[in-house]
Amino acid sequence: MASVQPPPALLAPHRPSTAAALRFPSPTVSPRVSPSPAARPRRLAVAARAMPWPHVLTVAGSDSGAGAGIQADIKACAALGAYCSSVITAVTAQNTVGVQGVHAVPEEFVGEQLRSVLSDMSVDVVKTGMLPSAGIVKVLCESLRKFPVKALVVDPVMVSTSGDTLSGPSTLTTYRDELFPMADIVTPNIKEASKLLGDVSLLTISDMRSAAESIYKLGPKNVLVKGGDMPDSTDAIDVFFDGKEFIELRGLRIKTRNTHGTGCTLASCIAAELAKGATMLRAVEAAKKFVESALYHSKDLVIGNGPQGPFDHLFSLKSPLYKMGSLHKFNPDDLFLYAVTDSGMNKKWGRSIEDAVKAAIEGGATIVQLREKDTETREFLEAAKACVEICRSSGVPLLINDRVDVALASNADGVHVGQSDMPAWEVRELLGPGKIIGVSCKTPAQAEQAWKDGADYIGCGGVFPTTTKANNPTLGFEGLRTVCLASKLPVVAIGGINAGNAGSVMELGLPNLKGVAVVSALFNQECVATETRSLRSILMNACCRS
Ligand SMILES: Cc1ncc(COP(=O)(O)OP(=O)(O)O)c(N)n1
Ligand SMILES: Cc1nc(C(=O)O)sc1CCOP(=O)(O)O
Ligand SMILES: [Mg+2]
Repeated sequence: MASVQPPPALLAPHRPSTAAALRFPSPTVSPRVSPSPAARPRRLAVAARAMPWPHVLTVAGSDSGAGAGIQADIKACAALGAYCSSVITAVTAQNTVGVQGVHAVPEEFVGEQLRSVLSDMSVDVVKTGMLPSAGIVKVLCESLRKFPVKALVVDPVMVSTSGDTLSGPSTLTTYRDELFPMADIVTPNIKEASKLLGDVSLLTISDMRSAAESIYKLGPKNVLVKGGDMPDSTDAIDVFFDGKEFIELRGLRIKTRNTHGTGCTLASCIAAELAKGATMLRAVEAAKKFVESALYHSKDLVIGNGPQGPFDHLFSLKSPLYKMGSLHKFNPDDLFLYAVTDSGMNKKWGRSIEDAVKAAIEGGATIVQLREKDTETREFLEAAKACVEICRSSGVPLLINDRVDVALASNADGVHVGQSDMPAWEVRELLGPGKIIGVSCKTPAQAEQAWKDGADYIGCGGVFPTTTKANNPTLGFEGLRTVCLASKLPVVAIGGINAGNAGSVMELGLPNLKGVAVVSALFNQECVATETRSLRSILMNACCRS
């Protein structure tokens, strides 16, 4: 029987994730390249407690159209809160049609740029883009040995998204022999992976896994093969390989022409997240989510007349739908103990919605949903705004039941809808990819549709009879099992669940059954916090047993 473990986060105290495994010794005081006395700047007094500013150095080409290259790198890092210095390896004349010309920068001058930055600034992560010659690759490797950094992200840019070749065969050899063994992650797209492996054909996810494994053997610590341009792929699937396990990262495929620079941007976001202290997998996941959000927000913007437009890295500065604080990264483990409020029960026990939510969080609820079927919109919205603050300060996602308008206006983390509410794909259009969407499902077909519509999880029930939701069919364990086994999404069970039976639900050991959602077992009780604490303990024990 598959064992369902309580989410690790619930077992161990939260510790900020450490930086990626150090590839190079932590930055030492590098030998200073002494400028001429006249040019030597007066040493500025450094603040007693300098504020850390994560720093990425991009070593890449300039894209005159500003959709890719160092321009994309700098924008991406800025959007994620990292500083980005730049060493230019080539100047390209390009636009939304393609690449019209390339001038490589002499390798000696690339070396001089590298020395200027690395000898003066404390760079956390180096990210490489277009390296147009073997000589430039060698100069870079030499600089990295002389000025060690925490991590090296290599985006093996050989073919631009417009299909133009950006570096030749001799460079490939030097990439493979000298740069890859120094890399913490290499991020080829399908075309680049194919070129690196001698023009092998890569058509399926299985091909991508094999390619990732083969590229791993060339020396990098991690490989991410990006499947965005996989022929007729239904959604954007990338394959991550760390030498031990393969992880398929599935994302929304945004229908847009504005994809120029997605590769550079993904790698720069990984670099920025590593510079901020994320582990490699978390950095990759965050980077993928950022690119997805940027593409989604930019899909109707128009720059240029060609087939490959740029996208807006700084979308969060101008769209209320994308307030950075609301780009909650959905973690299925959050479904472990799902508190769903009920205004009637709160009124019966003389407590406000806010008090109910505070008590549930105090008792250990891992996600909260405001299900207020009888509350006037104005009152519901005010309560939602207050609860968003309460939940955000505790790191607990807050969803709104049914009411997409209230979710938008309160900047909640998402919405839960049923089969007769707004379809999930419409909700996704309104909320964007950074929000959490749950769908009530009672059949495998409904679960499949929820996945196709871009939902993040499904609620499945009623597992047991309930009076909280009128005329609700009871599925029982078999009905729950049938939907779980069919669902491609994480599942939370709901309906008549309480301290007496919650353990038996989790002991079914269904791999994607991530938790239980409860209403009356928490909110039709005198002390919400006590009931929540007790239920959480029962769930933890059940997960450990199963
Ligand atoms: C997690 C979870 N699952 C199911 C529901 C039910 O939502 P509700 O709006 O009460 O009913 P439907 O619209 O799904 O029929 C829920 N709120 N939360
Ligand atoms: C809100 C809801 N949705 C259900 C579904 O089957 O989709 S059952 C239900 C009510 C759950 O309340 P209690 O925990 O008090 O039984
Ligand atoms: Mg509903």
